[in-house]
Amino acid sequence: MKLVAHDAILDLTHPQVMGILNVTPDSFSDGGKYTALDEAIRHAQEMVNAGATLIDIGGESTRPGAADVSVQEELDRVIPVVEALAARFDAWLSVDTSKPEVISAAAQAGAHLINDIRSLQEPGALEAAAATGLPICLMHMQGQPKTMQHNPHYDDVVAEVNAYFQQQIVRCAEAGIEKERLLLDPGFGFGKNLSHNYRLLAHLPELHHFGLPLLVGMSRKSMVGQLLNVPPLQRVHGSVACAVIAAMQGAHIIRVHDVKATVDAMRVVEATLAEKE
Ligand SMILES: Cn1cnc2c(O)nc(N)nc21
Repeated sequence: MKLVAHDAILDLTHPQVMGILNVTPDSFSDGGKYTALDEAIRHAQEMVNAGATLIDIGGESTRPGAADVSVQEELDRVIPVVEALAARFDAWLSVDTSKPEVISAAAQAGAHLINDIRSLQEPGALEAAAATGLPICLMHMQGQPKTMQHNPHYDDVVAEVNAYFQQQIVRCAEAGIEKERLLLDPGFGFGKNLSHNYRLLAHLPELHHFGLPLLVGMSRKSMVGQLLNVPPLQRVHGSVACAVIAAMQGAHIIRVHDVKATVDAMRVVEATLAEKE
């Protein structure tokens, strides 16, 4: 399995680590440290050196209760970083956005992957993403960031996430986005309680039937924090455990803050999976 964007190919026959680059003043665990362009470049360099093969650039914090960001503000935060990183690194650049203007500008600036937590539901986003020709990550979310954690409920969270992906794949096909461009992400922490999150993690293999790459993001999230009762910066060990469990079950891209720890763990996963053949 692989992804193609521009003239780049991302090999997904072994788990890839996506480093998180928040260029927002209020991201939940490292907000405000990397708003300056030179800081963003330095952090990206650090994550690439540690083995990240994708960098996820986000200009709008998506943590529960996050403030809204204007189109212009998000463009001003994100596009200069995409341009700067595209000029410096071979790593795949993913842009975490829901806005059609940012989707289009990011593709023009050299982004390889559109990462939309709202699965192209904003007006114009589907058409903008279709026009880029880029791979697109569709993520499941119940509700909206402001309210999604108030009281999430499912009859069967795995079945409902599966049904959601089926619907979104059809919707994308009708917009001219062929299935081969899609990645799927169960959206840990996006309208899920602790049990929902671990049920999705435990049943991750039930999402492989689409034949599409799976992207997962559990790094420093409350599904770790609620078990360990520690603040985000002390959730590395739990986050790496989540990454290992996901990768051992076939997840292709792991979205993390702590790249070096996760890359080391993925090498152990790869050595183990190689002996399963
Ligand atoms: C932006 N963002 C925050 N958490 C995420 C997750 O779990 N998956 C994806 N695709 N993006 C995320």
